[in-house]
Amino acid sequence: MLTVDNINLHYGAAQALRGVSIKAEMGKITCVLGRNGVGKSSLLRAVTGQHGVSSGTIAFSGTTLDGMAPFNRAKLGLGYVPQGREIFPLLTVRENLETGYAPLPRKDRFIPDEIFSLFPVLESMLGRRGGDLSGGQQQQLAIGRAMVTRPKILVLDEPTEGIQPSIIKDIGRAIKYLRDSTGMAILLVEQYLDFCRELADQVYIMDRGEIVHEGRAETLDTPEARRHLTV
Ligand SMILES: Nc1ncnc2c1ncn2[C@@H]1O[C@H](COP(=O)(O)OP(=O)(O)OP(=O)(O)O)[C@@H](O)[C@H]1O
Repeated sequence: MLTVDNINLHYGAAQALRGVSIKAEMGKITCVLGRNGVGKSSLLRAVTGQHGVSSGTIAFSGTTLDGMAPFNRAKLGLGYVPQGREIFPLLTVRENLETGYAPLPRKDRFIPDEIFSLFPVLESMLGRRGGDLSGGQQQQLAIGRAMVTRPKILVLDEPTEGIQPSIIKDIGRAIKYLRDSTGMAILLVEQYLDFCRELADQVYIMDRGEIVHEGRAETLDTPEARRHLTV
């Protein structure tokens, strides 16, 4: 389980996270919802180690991650699908997937077949450059690349952003499959309410750097929850 306990995060003098605490349990999909700029990506930057926290602690399966470099978090089993995908445009699809080998021991350096069962389009495009893929295909590639690292927890930053509805459905199915087949913990941040309601076991809503609501997915339909999500 991933536990984020009372973290604060600053960019210079500006505070982006205020006393944020969340839990992402194994075998569950945990969604953090919120409008633009409320601090969702900052939360994931803290979890993945891309930005330090000013105070508070983050732990995964009992190991504290404080001060641990992103590379070592990946070795521990933290897979990350960043906002905007960040695939390598000049590398082929295969080479992009192979970048996921970095934290793995030599014996595990292969591309698991299940990536191609989930996203057949990747197999048919193995030799194509990442930059030539559509936005939706790039999102599938970014999830595939994270799966290559054999994560115990998968962290996704707005996986539906700029993606057409049919591919959003595929991505939702893939996320559920990963939860059910591997029992991994999945933590995703989103603005898209329906996607979260459909997928999430547990939801949190963020507003202005704070967690303002927590509960099961059904609680998203309460007026109180809606108030924090409408612009
Ligand atoms: N590198 C940075 N330097 C200074 N301020 C930043 C930086 N990154 C983010 N911020 C600010 O921190 C706050 C939270 O940003 P963050 O990107 O975490 O929000 P978000 O909820 O992920 O938004 P979006 O949905 O637009 O990605 C915003 O006010 C943003 O302007």
